[in-house]
Amino acid sequence: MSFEVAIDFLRDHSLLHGIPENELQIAASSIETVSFADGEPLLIEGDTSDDCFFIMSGKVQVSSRNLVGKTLLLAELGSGSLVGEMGLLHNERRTARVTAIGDVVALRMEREAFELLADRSPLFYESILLTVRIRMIHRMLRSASIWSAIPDAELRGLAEITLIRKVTKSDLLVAKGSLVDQFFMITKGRVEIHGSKKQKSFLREGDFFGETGLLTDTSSEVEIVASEDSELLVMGKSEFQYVLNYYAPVRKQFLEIVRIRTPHLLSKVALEYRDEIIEEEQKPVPPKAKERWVDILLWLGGGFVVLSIIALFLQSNWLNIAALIVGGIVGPVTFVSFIRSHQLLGFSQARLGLVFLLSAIIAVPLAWFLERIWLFDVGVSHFDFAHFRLPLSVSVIEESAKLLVCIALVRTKQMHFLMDAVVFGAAAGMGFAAIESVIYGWSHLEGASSVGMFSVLWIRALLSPFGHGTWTAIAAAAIWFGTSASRSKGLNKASSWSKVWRAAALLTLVILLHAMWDFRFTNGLAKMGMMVSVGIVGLTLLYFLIRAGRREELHALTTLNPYVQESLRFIDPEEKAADELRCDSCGTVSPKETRYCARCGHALRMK
Ligand SMILES: Nc1ncnc2c1ncn2[C@@H]1O[C@@H]2COP(=O)(O)O[C@H]2[C@H]1O
Repeated sequence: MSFEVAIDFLRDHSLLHGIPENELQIAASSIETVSFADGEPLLIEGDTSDDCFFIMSGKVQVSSRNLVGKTLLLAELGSGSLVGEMGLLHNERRTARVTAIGDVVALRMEREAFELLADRSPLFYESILLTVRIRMIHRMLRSASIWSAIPDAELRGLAEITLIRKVTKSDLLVAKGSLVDQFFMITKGRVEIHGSKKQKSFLREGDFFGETGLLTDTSSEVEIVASEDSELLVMGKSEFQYVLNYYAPVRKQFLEIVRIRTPHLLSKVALEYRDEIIEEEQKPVPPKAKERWVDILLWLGGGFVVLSIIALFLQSNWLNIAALIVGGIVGPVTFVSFIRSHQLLGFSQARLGLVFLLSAIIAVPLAWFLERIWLFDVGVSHFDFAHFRLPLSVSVIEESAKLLVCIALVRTKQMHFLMDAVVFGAAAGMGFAAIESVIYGWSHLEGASSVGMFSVLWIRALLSPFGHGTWTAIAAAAIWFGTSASRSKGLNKASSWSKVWRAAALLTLVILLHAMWDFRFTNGLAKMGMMVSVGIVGLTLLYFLIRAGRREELHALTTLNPYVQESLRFIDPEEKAADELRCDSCGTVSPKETRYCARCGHALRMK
């Protein structure tokens, strides 16, 4: 393309009106015409900025990656548009990737020529300043994605009325007891929240605050201070309310945030938003469970088989003990991992392992001690389980011991979802079952019968899903219903009473199941029939609890992270969405592409 065509293009460009001809000539002399084929990048996000491009013909896609690494469409721009100006103006790296859609011809302008034009034309400079500001805020609003349900044109409108506020370390942003009438989103830096009881938590890029006051008209219960130099986007109360009134998905997102962060204020949410609080009967399809438990079963089960064979063959005591330990945990660990694989918002495996282990070393001795002092006279070696009173008392003691450990380790506040209770309950129950198996197996070893030990271990491994893990998972779910009833009391009395009933019924059922399992029938067939029935009832109940628990997690997850269809033509080749995302604030592991943690409401980020 000739120099004349380039200068004609610049002369006709609306941004450059009024620039003297000789200066346009100087700028045009350093301009080159460049062509790009479909899919070729003009600019790459994160690169250093030395030039900008005027699009002469064709279209470009502007995209960026959000906090969790996913490509977002920011804009599609056509001929006449200028790209690359943000990096030049702010002397920063490229904020987005710009890719050619079809064949594109553009004028490439170096930094010096751009600065010359900006210097000579106040119109050019002012309009670039304005565009850059709106593009920058628009990009921040898009990548924080709490606004992802708002159509792009509206979001650009919002970007125009959103303010950027820079704050310095130690600045007081919200005073305790004050009425907050703005909504804040953090784009850089970190702020600190001081709650009651000296609790402290942090908010970082992508996090927001101020919504509680705006939604509930209550004064702030916390103090918020900048803990480093930070940058915030600030939106006024009326703009925030406008967005909530017009966009139901955004309204639901913020109600979910109130439910997570300040459940005691849910009943104070302004009346116009109330209808959304009533829990809808929605049935989203849960994603498929991860199959990690199969690997665990294969490794531990395989290890147990191999160890059993070698131990029997070599008659080695040490190998017997190793086989005893592996045989004791194979069923329980696989079971817990199976239940955990159905959880969408899990805590770390280490936490679960701790509950398992401590239940084994605390709940078993505790139950044993209580059984000795309350039920059996010291020295009596034969316990008559044929009277229902005894298995019933054993059941009450053992279930209480397991639940106590579970509750002591996992505060009920952390049992946010029904699935938390089910998983932690299963771990506490299975820690108990594992140590019981080891003790039973050991008693056979002491009697010098390794075959007896292996039989006990095999039978207990096969029966393990029917027993302790299932019972304690159900009992922990009962505790969860009981505590969540008190949380929802202010909102819906009927539902809170139904939860109390559910809790009582589940606890009674668990105690009966456990007692019937232990009951000694004189008839072998009757015993077997009872064990099968107890197993079937327990597992069926557990199945329904898991189903309800997954649905609840999925509801929270999808409400806070509404699905958005990105109509991207090109995915950033550097996109690398993590398989799972761990929340910096509460440690919850969320499925990939989740943007906000459904347990604490904090923004998730790629590591
Ligand atoms: N939100 C946005 N809307 C339109 N264009 C944008 C947006 N954000 C960034 N860009 C453009 O993409 C370019 C990437 O490189 P720069 O940051 O230099 O300049 C950027 C802008 O020209």
